[in-house]
Amino acid sequence: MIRWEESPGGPVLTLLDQTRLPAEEVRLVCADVPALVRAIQTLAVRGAPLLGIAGAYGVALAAARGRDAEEAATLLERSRPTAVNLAYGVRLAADAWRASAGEGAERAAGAALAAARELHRRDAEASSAMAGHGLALLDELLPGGGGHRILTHCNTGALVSGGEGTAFAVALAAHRAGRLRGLWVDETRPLLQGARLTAYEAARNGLPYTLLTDNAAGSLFTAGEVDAVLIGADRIAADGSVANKVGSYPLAVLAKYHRVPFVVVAPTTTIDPGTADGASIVVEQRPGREVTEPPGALGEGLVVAPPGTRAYNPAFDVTPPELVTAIVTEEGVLSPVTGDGIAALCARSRQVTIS
Ligand SMILES: CSC[C@H]1O[C@H](OP(=O)(O)O)[C@H](O)[C@@H]1O
Repeated sequence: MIRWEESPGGPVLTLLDQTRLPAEEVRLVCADVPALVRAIQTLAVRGAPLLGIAGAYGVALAAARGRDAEEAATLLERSRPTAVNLAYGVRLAADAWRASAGEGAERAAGAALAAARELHRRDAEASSAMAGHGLALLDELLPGGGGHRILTHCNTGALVSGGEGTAFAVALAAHRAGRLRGLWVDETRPLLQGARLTAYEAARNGLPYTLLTDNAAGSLFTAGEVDAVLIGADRIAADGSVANKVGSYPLAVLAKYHRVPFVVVAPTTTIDPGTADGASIVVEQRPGREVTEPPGALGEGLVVAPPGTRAYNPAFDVTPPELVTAIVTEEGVLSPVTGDGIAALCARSRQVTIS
């Protein structure tokens, strides 16, 4: 979903503009870091792992164009606060640039680009590994035949990844193995990542999916129609608390009450040893306009509230570890998500202390 391209005027980043989906497939061209920051802030490029990859390429772009890589790193890291992957990717490329700065500007820029490309490649590998671990976990948790009925929230497919995604990649693996009975897709208000993006990816991959409003999920649990919840993550704290798209926490409570597995699928770059617990996670507050004027078919807002209406619009919420059945990473499955297990995973995580 993001490409480094050489052009006559110098290198550029091109990326699929996710704000235009599903109506239009439009590629944005970012020739400088301010353009990439705008793309991140408007969610033209979004999703924790892809934000890390984009952040790393952003530092490389600044360096390749002779701009201040340190300033670029600061601007990119500040563009969205919750997904730790963004800071991780930016730091990775900036560290590579600094380590080679003494060898000249061109070699330093090349080192930053190499770091970004390596992160891109690693994320694709992680996506494939998580798909395998996640499907094996579902088969273990849900031994009955007939396939799995998975409910997912927001969007966690190839649009957020160097590969096929995180939670969505597990559903895709189940489908390919003939073990996906159905995918329930939460529309995910207010920006409708589920309706606009997960439905788009499910349709393109031929998955049996059904869209639902977020507030309809409870009745599905009551009807016994959900075998497992699969979601992504934007930051996993050292105590196992999980920050993810707003609406994830209510699903975790529903899953607990109805004894349905609630599974988080995230690469280890989403784990942040430097954030002690859920209360320490900075939850991005977004403009109320996104609630009062949700995106229409072509991105323009549909006014759904009286002018001047104030709206509460946290982009994420935090699920405590005791409501999480398991965390699936590229290294394997962690359950329970408390105690020594999360501590050991944090210690092994490639994540440098960001916070
Ligand atoms: C697996 S990363 C996808 C993750 O990112 C989404 O947030 P946003 O659309 O605001 O970038 C959401 O939390 C997804 O779970």
